[in-house]
Amino acid sequence: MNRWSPCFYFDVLFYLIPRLEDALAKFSRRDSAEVVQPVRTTVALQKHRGFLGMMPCYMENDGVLCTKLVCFYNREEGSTLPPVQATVVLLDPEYGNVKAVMEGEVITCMRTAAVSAISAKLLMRPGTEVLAILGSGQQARSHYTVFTEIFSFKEVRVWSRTREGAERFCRSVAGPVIVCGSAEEAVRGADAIVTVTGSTEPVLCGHWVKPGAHVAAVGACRPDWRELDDALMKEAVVYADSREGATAESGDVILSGVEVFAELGDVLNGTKAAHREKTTVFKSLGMGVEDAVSAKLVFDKWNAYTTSQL
Ligand SMILES: NC(=O)C1=CN([C@@H]2O[C@H](COP(=O)(O)OP(=O)(O)OC[C@H]3O[C@@H](n4cnc5c(N)ncnc54)[C@H](O)[C@@H]3O)[C@@H](O)[C@H]2O)C=CC1
Ligand SMILES: O=C(O)C1=NCCCC1
Repeated sequence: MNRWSPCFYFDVLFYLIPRLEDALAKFSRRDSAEVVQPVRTTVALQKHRGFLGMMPCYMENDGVLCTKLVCFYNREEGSTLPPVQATVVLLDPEYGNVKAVMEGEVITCMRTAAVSAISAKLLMRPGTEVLAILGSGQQARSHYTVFTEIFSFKEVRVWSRTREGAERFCRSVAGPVIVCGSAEEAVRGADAIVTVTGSTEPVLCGHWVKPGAHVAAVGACRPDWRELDDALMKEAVVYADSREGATAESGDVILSGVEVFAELGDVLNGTKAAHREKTTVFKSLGMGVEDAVSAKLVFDKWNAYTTSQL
């Protein structure tokens, strides 16, 4: 499957998003027959400014056993080494054998953007017009593509540390984007903001953010890393994919001292409110269950394709 083909995005929108919504809802019910997923185990790769994350998940009722191994790095500006590398392993839960080993970069990009889009579906105000993206890497590209497919923005803005990064981003996406000279310029007046940077310090300040805007905060997945400042964290109603994950791994949550109001799954289950009228932050850390349902989808499609060729 070509990652940039229209067919690929059709699959993301029409198959992956409903499966992810179902998985998030199941996860938040904390029923061990539905989802068993511990908080990610992380090993520091100190010499290389990186981390190895291990992300197992078992969905007993669905018969899905999966684990992702993901290495992610705090790369120097200008580094040509990959920021994130992942491998997804799908196993048979009864026999314990490996059914498939999948390259995990595309799954990671697409499921993360799809979950951010689910947060926006639930928490963004109706009639939103302006999307701002902070960061210009692979997550910025997948978020641009999924968000512009699902929502009708009149304007999309991007800010990156370097103008070349932002211009490269513009050339790599299939649609109009306005390059901004600062993060503040990008986010002033924006209705939806996506932060997808490798930053360890805040890049988004609360006093720039329009009241009622929705922020999907995807970077800063370590307890001492930040993307959002305290003002924004304290002003917003904070949602997460996993409450345990956010309180163990998110510097924005831990260092600001705020409470996670709800998981996205709680909103999908109808047990917590979607405060669309307020400024909202979705703190994304990434979960094994998202990789598990994505890998199952890829596996099922590959199976159906190979069977049809017999
Ligand atoms: N929540 C989740 O499920 C996932 C989160 N991530 C995280 O999302 C972030 C983006 O990932 P990718 O797009 O794959 O990385 P990437 O390296 O392709 O892009 C990172 C972007 O952040 C910018 N950046 C780096 N340091 C910065 C700083 N100090 N200030 C401002 N901008 C800075 C870079 O210039 C680049 O535009 C990373 O923090 C990564 O760990 C990645 C995968 C899943
Ligand atoms: O869920 C993931 O996959 C990742 N989360 C945070 C850092 C990079 C990968």
